[in-house]
Amino acid sequence: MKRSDDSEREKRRKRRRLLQELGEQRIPYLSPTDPGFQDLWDSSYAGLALRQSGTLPEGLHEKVQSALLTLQRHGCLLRDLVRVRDRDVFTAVSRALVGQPGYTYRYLDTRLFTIPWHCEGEEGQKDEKGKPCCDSDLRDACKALWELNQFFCSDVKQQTNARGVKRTRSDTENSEDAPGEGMCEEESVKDRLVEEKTIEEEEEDSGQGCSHSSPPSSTPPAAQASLVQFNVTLINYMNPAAMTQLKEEPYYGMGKMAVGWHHDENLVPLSPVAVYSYSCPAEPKNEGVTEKDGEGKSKEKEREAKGEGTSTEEVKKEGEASVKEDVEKEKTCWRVGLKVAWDIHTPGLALPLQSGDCYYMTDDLNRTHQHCVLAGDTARFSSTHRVAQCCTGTLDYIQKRCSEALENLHSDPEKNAKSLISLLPSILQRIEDIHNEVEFEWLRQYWFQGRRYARFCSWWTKPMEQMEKDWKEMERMTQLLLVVVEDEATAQENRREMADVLLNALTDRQQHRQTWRDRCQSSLAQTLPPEEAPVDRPYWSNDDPDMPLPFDLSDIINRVESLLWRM
Ligand SMILES: O=C(O)CCC(=O)C(=O)O
Ligand SMILES: [Fe+2]
Repeated sequence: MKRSDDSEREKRRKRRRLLQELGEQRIPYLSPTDPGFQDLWDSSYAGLALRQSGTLPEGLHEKVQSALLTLQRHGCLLRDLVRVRDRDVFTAVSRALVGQPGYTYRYLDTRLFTIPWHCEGEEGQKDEKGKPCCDSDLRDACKALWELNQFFCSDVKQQTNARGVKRTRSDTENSEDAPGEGMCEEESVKDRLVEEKTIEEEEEDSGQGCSHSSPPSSTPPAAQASLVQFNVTLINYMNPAAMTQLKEEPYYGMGKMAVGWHHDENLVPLSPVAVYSYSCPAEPKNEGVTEKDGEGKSKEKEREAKGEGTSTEEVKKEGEASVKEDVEKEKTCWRVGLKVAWDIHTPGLALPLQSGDCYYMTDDLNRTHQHCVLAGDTARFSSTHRVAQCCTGTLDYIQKRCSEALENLHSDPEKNAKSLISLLPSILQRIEDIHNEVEFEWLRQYWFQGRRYARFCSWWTKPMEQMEKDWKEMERMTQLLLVVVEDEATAQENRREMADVLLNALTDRQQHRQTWRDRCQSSLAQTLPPEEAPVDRPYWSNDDPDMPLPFDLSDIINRVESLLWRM
């Protein structure tokens, strides 16, 4: 779960050194009004593609924008209390995950659970009383996002195919020419690094170990593209007027960041990301968590809104001063910023996004580059469609794991007794791993996010109840293992091996329980309203007769430890 402290310290040190070296200087970055912008895009940001608002299918904007406002109105968009470098932080943006029923998306030690989208013609899940999991306008909203998703699935494929052809051509050109301006030189890659770790910073390898699901690297881009199946969208929302403090972009001077520099994590390697950007002119009602009200900013906004009438052409004629003005005006617009990772020579790129514009990050752009979101003046939503690495992230997966563990439990209804079927250390190990996985990757993740899910959608309620029951059976299994380990009659050699397995599992469990307790009790967690506040669940008092083992495992850990010493 945690990154190694050493590599953390090392990264922090490098970052400090680099910022020191940069001093007051800034690395250049280009916007559309700068000469060389298109060349830089083609040479160093080729995996980025823009689809302008006007080229989307009829009617899609209206559906999607109203869907985003619906999510907002229902209070689905919330700031996540994530972990960055062992610290708790709220994301500046409010978020919700919409996607395939039963899917989750894990980022910054936080597992988000989907509000399910239901496909065309599909009714959606109902509970035993025949009640659907969400109310009808939320369901319609999710369906609209699914339609957008369908559009992206086919459109990103075409984009990548088209570029695949173009790139083959320019690769040949490049092999004959010296690398153009802005191309990254080998040396800079080795010697320099700019790895800003902000709220969003993520490990490229999220430790989920799902490499088998990545397409083989020899697969040509076009063939990979035909497999694109976005399975979730992470919705973002932020109203800059309601935020007291947004960080300045530190390397290029790009302006205020809504989302800091990061790679998207937990994606199938080389899979694309498609983003729909919606800047809303009027403030939507029913804001989520805000830091302060935005009254003071409205005058400024009015002024800038008027300025938007000037066309780029006119500005150019007015010479230098106006170019400056133009740059300032660009900053009133929401932008996505991109930079090459580990490189301070290639200029950065800032791409302004008009409301309704979409952009795609394809090929290995997400791996080789980092991106950030630069706040404009208005409130803004984005819907970010991804191919989440889901081999260990679906309800189906974890339910199968639970069944696998419980297969080792034998119940004798006549004697009302339970026992473990196999005592093979490798099997016991697997079961204790599953026990920890279901407790820390699912139950505690779910409850940490408070009662937020159940408030607007009941899809996860029943499965989480069942999972908790299964987990409780696993508590029973650990207790049965403890009995065997402490039984003098158990053969010595097996006992030692079993005690080892048990001790490792319990030590991990104890440590993770403490981490979750700390996260639940952090001062930031205390600021949340009751319905959003983290719940430390499962939690029980150590003498709860209903529970096979105490919550606090320290006594048992001591017992097993001293038993191992005596062996
Ligand atoms: O809002 C955007 O344009 C992108 C947001 C983003 O980078 C993310 O959610 O990972
Ligand atoms: Fe991102």
